[in-house]
Amino acid sequence: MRASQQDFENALNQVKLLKKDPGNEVKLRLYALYKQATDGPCNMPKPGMLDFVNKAKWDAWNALGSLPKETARQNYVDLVSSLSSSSEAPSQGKRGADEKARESKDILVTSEDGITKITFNRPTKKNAITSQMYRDIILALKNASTDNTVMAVFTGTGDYYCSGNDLTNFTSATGGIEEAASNGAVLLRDFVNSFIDFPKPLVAVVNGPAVGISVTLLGLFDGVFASDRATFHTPFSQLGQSPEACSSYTFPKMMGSAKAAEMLLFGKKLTAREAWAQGLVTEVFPENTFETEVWTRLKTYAKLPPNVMRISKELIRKHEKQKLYTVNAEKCAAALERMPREEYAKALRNFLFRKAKAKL
Ligand SMILES: CCCCCC/C=C/C(=O)SCCNC(=O)CCNC(=O)[C@H](O)C(C)(C)COP(=O)(O)OP(=O)(O)OC[C@H]1O[C@@H](n2cnc3c(N)ncnc32)[C@H](O)[C@@H]1OP(=O)(O)O
Repeated sequence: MRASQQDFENALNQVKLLKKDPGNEVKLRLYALYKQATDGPCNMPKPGMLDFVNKAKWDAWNALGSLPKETARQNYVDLVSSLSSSSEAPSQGKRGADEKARESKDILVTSEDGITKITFNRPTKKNAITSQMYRDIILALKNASTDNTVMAVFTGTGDYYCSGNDLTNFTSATGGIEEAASNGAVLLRDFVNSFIDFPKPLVAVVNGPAVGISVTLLGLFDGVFASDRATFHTPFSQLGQSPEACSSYTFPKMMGSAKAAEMLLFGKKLTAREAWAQGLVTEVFPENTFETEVWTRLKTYAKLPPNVMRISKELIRKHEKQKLYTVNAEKCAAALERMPREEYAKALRNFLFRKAKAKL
């Protein structure tokens, strides 16, 4: 799925119609993608240190390196489409949006001690993520990025952290598998982008087993505290899927390609300590003291100066952002192709009918 010249021109027009100013960072990204898509890699002389505006534009363009024109065009179209859909969201104002996020029963959002706590709250389904939960999380992160809390923390209710994507998400789609795949790809792209963009420290408190997308996302977190009961499992090949949430980029970078392949290609399940040894987990705590120790630690971190942490996070992330957007967009396009395939359908049938089979 490549954006055509016409898609690109439509996106250029759409930008002018945005109801909300997308902010300087996004405007710089749009500028850089536009220049890359039309002129190719940046070959202009670097503006002087004091020419702040042109230097910021040059930096953003130059950071795209040799990204092909077509990919830049596609990324521009994708970015504008995500901006348009968020600016078209019901204009209920910030308070309305907050209330909606807080009302969601499967995703709990609370704020205390400077921490926004986002809880997967569907324990009877091992906290599997439904389409609505993806949307609730996007909204919760959006609210948390501008409210007065200092950091956001994810955790799960019950014995699981999260069992990943709800495998029944697309089985009841009315418009056919192609349409479901296309909607799913857009939702997935927006969901993962909301983690890439989150400006404050983002921490996972992994209280139990984690599967699929709840594991791959951890590569975009700033801290991962795990109970020694937690496990980390990404059975993508078994499911006829390919790894998402930029893990095809973050995992090899973090643990080396051999260990990343063990998880992402062969579906090896890691214990908490193995995941710590691979750099996926910050620290492992004994189950019986896990909650007390971790939350005490997090409350201390939440007292650190918020602006410094934001700036430091920006410095850590800024050279990676374009790359992460690109990898995310590529994965979502791949997901679109995989979903209607027989391997995926077979894995789904096996899961859905496993209990029936077990009784035979
Ligand atoms: C917007 C689109 C985004 C696409 C993103 C791409 C993301 C990909 C992934 O996340 S891939 C990973 C998907 N997850 C899985 O493959 C895990 C599937 N579940 C299991 O293997 C097992 O349920 C288990 C190992 C997590 C737990 O096993 P067990 O302890 O034996 O419990 P049960 O199997 O009886 O589970 C209890 C209850 O929960 C339901 N359930 C669990 N996980 C899921 C799930 N991922 N999707 C849907 N439902 C799930 C399970 O069916 C049981 O329900 P029931 O009691 O039968 O009604």
